[in-house]
Amino acid sequence: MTNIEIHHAPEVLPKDWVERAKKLSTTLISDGMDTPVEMNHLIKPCNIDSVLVGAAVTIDVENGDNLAVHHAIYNSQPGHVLVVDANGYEQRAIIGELMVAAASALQLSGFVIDGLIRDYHTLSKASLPVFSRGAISGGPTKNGPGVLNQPITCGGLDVKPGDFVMGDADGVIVLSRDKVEEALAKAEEKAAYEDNRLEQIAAGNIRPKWLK
Ligand SMILES: O=C([O-])CC(=O)C(=O)O
Ligand SMILES: [Mg+2]
Repeated sequence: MTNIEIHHAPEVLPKDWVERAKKLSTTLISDGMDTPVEMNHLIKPCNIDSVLVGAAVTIDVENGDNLAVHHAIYNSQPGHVLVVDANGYEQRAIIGELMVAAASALQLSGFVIDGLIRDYHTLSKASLPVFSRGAISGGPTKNGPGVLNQPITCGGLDVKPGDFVMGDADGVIVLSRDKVEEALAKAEEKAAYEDNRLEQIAAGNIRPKWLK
């Protein structure tokens, strides 16, 4: 018997959302939102080129313990992002190279850890997106307890199983699914505006119109 409480994994995101989001950025989506959608700014990608989009599998762990994260890897599927409320604990890493290799082999979408990772040199070049508060050599315990797929707090945001998660060089944002369609449409409009501004700047029309 395990002491990890396991609830059903959420549905993955519609392909259309993932494809559209990958052409945008966290900043463009953030610009269209009325309430904060950004996790704490210290949660950043190990590999600055990472772009992560997927549905949250939520994981609650004890300080420095990753037994629930091991369970989550084998209870998830392609399109899932493993989002770990690790309490910002700073004395042990929650995941390392081996877990990231396993998640990659299973084609999961990535990790967001409100805590630390290890094997930073490898993860800084890995193709699987990994977001965390930083790295430490000290490894996790594997004792539990823990909970999969119940609401958590991560990086200062409430995160529900199945929420839309996006991460890039500017950090991680989280949206509930009922907000995604409008958020993507607004971000697409903002992207068109910004493309136009860049063309104008390159053509020598440098000052924005709204600056009197
Ligand atoms: O073994 C663990 O649980 C964490 C770790 O070091 C790895 O994933 O390489
Ligand atoms: Mg290791």
